[in-house]
Parts: sequence; C-alpha cells; structure tokens
Amino acid sequence: MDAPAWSRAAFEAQLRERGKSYHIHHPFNVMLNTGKATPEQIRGWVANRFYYQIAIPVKDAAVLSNCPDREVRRGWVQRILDHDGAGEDPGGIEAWIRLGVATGLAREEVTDLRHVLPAIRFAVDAYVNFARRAPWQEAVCSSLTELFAPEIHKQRLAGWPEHYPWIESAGLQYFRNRVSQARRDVEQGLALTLDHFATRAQQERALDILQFKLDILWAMNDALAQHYGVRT
Ligand SMILES: O=C(O)c1cc(C(=O)O)c2c(n1)C(=O)C(=O)c1cc(C(=O)O)[nH]c1-2
Repeated sequence: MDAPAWSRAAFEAQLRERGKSYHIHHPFNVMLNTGKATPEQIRGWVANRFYYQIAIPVKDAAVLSNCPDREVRRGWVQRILDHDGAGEDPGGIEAWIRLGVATGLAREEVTDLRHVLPAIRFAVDAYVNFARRAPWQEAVCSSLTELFAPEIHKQRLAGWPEHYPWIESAGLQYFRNRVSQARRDVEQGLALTLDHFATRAQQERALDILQFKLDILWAMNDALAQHYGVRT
C-alpha cells in the first residue's frame, strides 16, 4: 500500500527541513556575509544576481498566465508590483540597481548584463522555464525557497554595515524591503502548497520541486565561486 500522507504540520516540517541545503550555507555566501569578500567579489555577486532579480517578475507572470483561479491571481500579482514597482514605488529591481551603484558599479554595468556568467543564465532560465511549463501549483511550490530568505536578508543587514562600511547604507534598502515581503509571500505560497499537495506521493513531489529550486540557487553560487573565487 502507498505510504500515508503526512499531516499538514509534518509536511510543513519536511519542507522547512530542506533549508539545510539553502544557499545561505554555500561557501560563497558565507564569505559574503562574514565580511571576507573583496569589493570585486561583492560587485560580481550583485551584477550576477541582477539576472535573478529581473527574472522573478517574469516567472511570476508565468504563474499568473497558467492560473485560472482569480483569488490566487489577486494575491500573486503583488509580487510583480513589488519587483517592477507601481506608482511612487520604484520597486525591487530599481532597489537592486541602487545596491549595485552603492557597491561601485555603474548603473549601465548592472542593467546591460555584461557581467552575467553563462552558468547564471542557465540556472535562472531553468527556473523561469519551469514556471512556464509546470502546473501553476508546482511553480508556486518552487518559490518556497523564500521560506529561508528572510534569514539571509537579515544576515546581510546585520553584518554588511560593519564589514563593508564603504557601501552606503541606503544601498541596502532592497534587503530591508524583502524581509517583510518574503514573509508575506511565504504565507501565501506555503498555504497553497499545503492545500494542493495532499497525498504522500504529491507531498514528495513538492519536496523534489523545492530541492530543484534550492539546487538552482546553489548552482548560481557555485558559478560565482568558480569565477570570483572564495576567500576563507
Ligand atoms: O537574496 C537571496 O538570497 C534571495 C533568495 C530568494 C530565494 O530564496 O529564492 C529570493 C530572493 N532573495 C529575493 O529577493 C526575491 O525577491 C525572491 C523571489 C523569489 C521567488 O522564488 O519567487 N525568491 C526570492
């Protein structure tokens, strides 16, 4: 007989358990957040991560395009506004460009993608393509690495001003905004995932999807480490 489904709480605990392979533990990220990175390594990270930032709202538009549920779309659309901006709010992509400028990059150097490594493109494009092709509930599930994101943003906010005083504090606004935005995103994404993946086989599928996304973030850090090096 098939294994019984986990309870909601047990399923959530299994998802959270996967945080042990979050990129917060990658040597390149550990270097960044413990103050060992050179200005060049920080600029390289920011310029490459920009490719992820601009992909996120495209990914979220793919989720919307596959989702026939109006209530879900009403919640999900906020993610696009967060990154692209709306009205007076210039949005997260602009905040990321300002982070780049605060680290010493020229705006065009960030926006024209000249520093983006081939492996970063492949990894990020895999995420967008997954969201385009998968059922929308699976794409929602793949966003759940955000369960672990508030901690990594908080680490940067706690450490960077001391480690990298040459980066103007206003440049860190992206991280300040994301702490609460990620918590709200996760509330929605987690509730949808816990509702949808109900059988044990589906729950295991959800864990595989989360692992796929964790691997994308890990692979991005591998590419950065290979190109920019890791100082320990
Ligand atoms: O800086 C990070 O380490 C990090 C990680 C992640 C993530 O876990 O996917 C996101 C973000 N930041 C982020 O800023 C963000 O807006 C975001 C959206 C998503 C997503 O999958 O929809 N992940 C992330």
